[in-house]
Amino acid sequence: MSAPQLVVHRDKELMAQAAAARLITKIVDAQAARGSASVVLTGGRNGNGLLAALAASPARDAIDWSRLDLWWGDERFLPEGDPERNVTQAREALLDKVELDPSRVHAMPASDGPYGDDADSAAAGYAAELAAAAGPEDHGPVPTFDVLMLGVGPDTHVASLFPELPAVRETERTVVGVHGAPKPPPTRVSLTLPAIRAAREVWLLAAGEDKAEAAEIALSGAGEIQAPAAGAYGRSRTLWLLDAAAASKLPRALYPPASA
Ligand SMILES: O=C(O)[C@H](O)[C@@H](O)[C@H](O)[C@H](O)COP(=O)(O)O
Repeated sequence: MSAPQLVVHRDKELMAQAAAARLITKIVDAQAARGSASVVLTGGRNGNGLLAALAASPARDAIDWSRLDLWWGDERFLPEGDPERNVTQAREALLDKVELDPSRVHAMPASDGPYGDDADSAAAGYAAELAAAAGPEDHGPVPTFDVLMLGVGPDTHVASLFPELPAVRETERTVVGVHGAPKPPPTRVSLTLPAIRAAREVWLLAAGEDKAEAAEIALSGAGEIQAPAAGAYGRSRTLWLLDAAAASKLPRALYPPASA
């Protein structure tokens, strides 16, 4: 496991714009190298801020949107079209503005979908979809994602893996149902740490004063059960993208010079 890299930007807006530019380049390079790219999206303000910045980027259509596989790190287990669902918010921010191949957009099941209101069955269904997309060159029953993005919660949660709850302790399954989540809604579907760790690169997004303590805890040696963000790392890269406010409590040795 490589040590996490940190990039600190002046403020939330610059972090979103710079992260969007970084993602465009990563996708373009993956498509040039392998003919397609695979990205895992995250919900929340930072995740959606990045998608909105990408939608507004002049370089946006350097991406061949028809050769991009999109997955989700987690989903609020609500009916299709609910404004609180991560996929609904991603569609508004970006997906409805670009020409994606619908068969390559892998939304997590809704609570009124084929699995009904059973989040655990929905999780098993998504795990099966991931396994079906995995190839012999992949590491386990998930495709090798080029980039897996995770917003970081103020309690250091990532995806819907909350401190001390059962989902963060999962070591076998790739997707689980989450019940009693402290962040509403209480019922969710989430990738687990083993699935997250199959990604080539994991990018953790943390902007705002309310993330400063979480960044400090997760980057100062806390265990993954108490601080799930500390357990989120990629096979070849783990990158924390912060703004100065979220980085303000980091030990000086960890805190690289902020960008201009
Ligand atoms: O379903 C969700 O709520 C998200 O996937 C969640 O993991 C989010 O990324 C963090 O809670 C950070 O959210 P903010 O960026 O809004 O603080």
